[in-house]
Amino acid sequence: MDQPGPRLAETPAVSALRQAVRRWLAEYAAGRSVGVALSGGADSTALTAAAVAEAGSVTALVVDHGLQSDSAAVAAQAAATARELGCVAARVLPVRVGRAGGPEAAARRARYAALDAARAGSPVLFGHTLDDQAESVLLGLGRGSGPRSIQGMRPFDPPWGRPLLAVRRTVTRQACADLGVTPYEDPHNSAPEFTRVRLRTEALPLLEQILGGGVAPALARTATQLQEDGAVLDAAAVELLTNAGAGAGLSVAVLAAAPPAVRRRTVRAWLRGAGVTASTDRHLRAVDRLVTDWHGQGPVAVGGAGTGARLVVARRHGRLALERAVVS
Ligand SMILES: Nc1ncnc2c1ncn2[C@@H]1O[C@H](COP(=O)(O)OP(=O)(O)OP(=O)(O)O)[C@@H](O)[C@H]1O
Repeated sequence: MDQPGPRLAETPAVSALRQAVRRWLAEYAAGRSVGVALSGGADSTALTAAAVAEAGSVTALVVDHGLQSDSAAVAAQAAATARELGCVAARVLPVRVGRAGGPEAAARRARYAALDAARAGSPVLFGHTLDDQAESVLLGLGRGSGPRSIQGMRPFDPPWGRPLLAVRRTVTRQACADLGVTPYEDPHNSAPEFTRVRLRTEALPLLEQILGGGVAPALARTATQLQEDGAVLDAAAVELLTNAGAGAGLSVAVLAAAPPAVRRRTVRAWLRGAGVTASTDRHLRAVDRLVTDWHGQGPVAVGGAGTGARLVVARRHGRLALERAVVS
């Protein structure tokens, strides 16, 4: 069915959502079919309704993580709601969640892999809202996890789309009520053992109170500004990587002439290109000292390379070289 479902009431909340999705589609996916990652919660359910109204053809993709006894029933209900809302198809994707990196990271990995396998070339929309963005920024700031994490989520990180990053969570809940849909309330969303839940229910309200309101939009705005700044620095790093001659190791002289923010991004991009994805700020700063504070120091460890070996960056004849060092 290409037309909106019969229950799409035109209320202010529904209109706000439709407008957000319409803008996103016009910018990133005009005329394309889209998938919606549907958990059954308020955000992605409201998103599904708006997407059906605005996009030609919408497929709901519901991941069943199999972690709770009622997960299959929750997923089936979400898929049924998606069909009622007018999705051309609604698929439940059962996944097996591993353990590596902790339960949340493992579930996330399994979810994205399943969505990627099911999306059939289409972009997939997520229900992350302005409030989710604000929580991400606050978490990134508090953990000192660097500019990339404070930049929060981007509206389009192909193939993943987030049309609701400027929409408040209250609006998605209102839209569900307006549409007569009862979203699933995930008990994890109110469990205080999750850091995010405490940020949402304790830290942000306290900050709102102390700062006189407007904190979540301010955090989200900061993310957008940093994304714009970050894009410029990333582009400069791509250029520097080419100039420094990544293939045969990076030229120290070329790196040294660049500002530190660009230099560190360049080294990070170079390492990532070589498959080193776990380098931290501490690693990158130690590599940087091989460039700016050279006094013959030894190679710098930059991440694991399987059992019995580690990857290091060494300064050799005026170039940075990535080497495998055997651990004795
Ligand atoms: N099981 C799932 N299947 C498909 N998509 C999911 C699933 N869980 C989360 N998502 C997607 O990721 C987004 C963010 O998920 P998160 O767990 O942070 O929020 P949520 O409370 O589930 O949000 P929502 O209110 O949309 O359910 C959701 O809006 C949805 O698009």
